[in-house]
Amino acid sequence: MTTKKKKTGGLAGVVAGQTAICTVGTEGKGLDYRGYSIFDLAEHATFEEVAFLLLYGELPMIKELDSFKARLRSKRALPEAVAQTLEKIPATAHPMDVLRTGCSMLGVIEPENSFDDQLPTAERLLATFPSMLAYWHRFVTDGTRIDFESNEDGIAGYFLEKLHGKAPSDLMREAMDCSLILYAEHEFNASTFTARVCTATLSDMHSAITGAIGTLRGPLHGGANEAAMELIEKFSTPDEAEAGIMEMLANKSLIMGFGHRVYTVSDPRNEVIKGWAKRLGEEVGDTVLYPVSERIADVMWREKKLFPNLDFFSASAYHFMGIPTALFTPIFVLSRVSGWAAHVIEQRSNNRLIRPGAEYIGPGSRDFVAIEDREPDGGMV
Ligand SMILES: CC(=O)SCCNC(=O)CCNC(=O)[C@H](O)C(C)(C)COP(=O)(O)OP(=O)(O)OC[C@H]1O[C@@H](n2cnc3c(N)ncnc32)[C@H](O)[C@@H]1OP(=O)(O)O
Ligand SMILES: O=C([O-])CC(=O)C(=O)O
Repeated sequence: MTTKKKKTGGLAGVVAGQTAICTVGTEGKGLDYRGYSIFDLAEHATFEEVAFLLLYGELPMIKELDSFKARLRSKRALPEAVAQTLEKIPATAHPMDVLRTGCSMLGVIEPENSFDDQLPTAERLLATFPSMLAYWHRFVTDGTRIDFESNEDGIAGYFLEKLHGKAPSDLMREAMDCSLILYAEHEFNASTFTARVCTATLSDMHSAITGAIGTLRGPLHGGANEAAMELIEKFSTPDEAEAGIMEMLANKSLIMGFGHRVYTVSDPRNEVIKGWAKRLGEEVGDTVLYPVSERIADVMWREKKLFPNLDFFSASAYHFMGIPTALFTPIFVLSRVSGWAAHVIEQRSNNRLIRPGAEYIGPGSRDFVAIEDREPDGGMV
């Protein structure tokens, strides 16, 4: 009998540090932010309450929340230099590159001069990312230079209003708010770990968040919500989807939006976003995408015991809100910046340079050969 070799690498199962911000995957499925269950937060809190919890450590009192939201509203406008930079980015760019560039430019114009500025800096990023994304998107799609005034007091409503040029429906505002809660924080995921590695060199907040955006962009991490949409849209019926997924599995293709490094049984965020996708689909009269998505999830469980992660049903939920697919991963940024910043602050509170060791597997010691005496090895020309 042959036993399957245990997979190694990718720091799987390695505890790389301590955190008081979030617990992921207890018993293969749970998720808490600072001790509060994701289900309670998704049902009873707003994204701003959750962002406050992550950044300041406790849920806000009414007065604290009011003043936090007022500060965020007052910080929405982009500096002229950032707006001008965004205007120079072509319509063909990926919007993740737009946010990466916008974040970096904001760090040039308004640097974090001292770690005493870390909370105002985090709030400024939280407030400006929706403005950056909507500003660039509207500028390159219809030439509009949006303003930053709005009666929407939350980030979810503000972003949807600026993106679509009109107030969202109550259902869409609520669904987006909940989605931002679900995406806000997830322990030592790849992008957060990037932010912590950068922070541990005593670098600045903008550098840490810029690096995190670049890490989130990849399809094995945040980019999976866009890849999932591209997959779902290929099928016009659940039966077609089943046949297509069976073929992909036979070809050993990855099905985006499924599987997880830490969860083994289910991603708890899935059942929440799936509920919103269903309600949004009903609101817009969908008869295809949601049933196709459900069938893909059934087939994946039946064939591989793989469950949808948060990215899978986020794709149809965002699509039903009229959001272009290329903006899906950037919306993850609008939310996750709260978790990233909380980790930057936590890392600084008890810092040591993060610099692991490596097992060397290259050639043994060799004598140096002068360039004119080297023999071609048949490799590179
Ligand atoms: C918000 C987020 O970032 S959630 C993650 C979003 N990413 C995705 O949805 C991309 C698709 N999923 C994946 O690629 C993986 O499940 C990851 C990257 C999330 C986790 O990766 P790892 O922990 O390294 O799992 P690993 O790749 O070892 O998977 C174990 C086995 O399940 C298979 N598998 C895992 N996910 C999938 C998938 N989505 N589709 C098909 N097979 C899969 C792997 O091919 C592997 O099979 P093997 O042992 O025969 O080689
Ligand atoms: O934890 C991870 O590896 C990825 C993830 O689900 C997230 O960042 O939300």
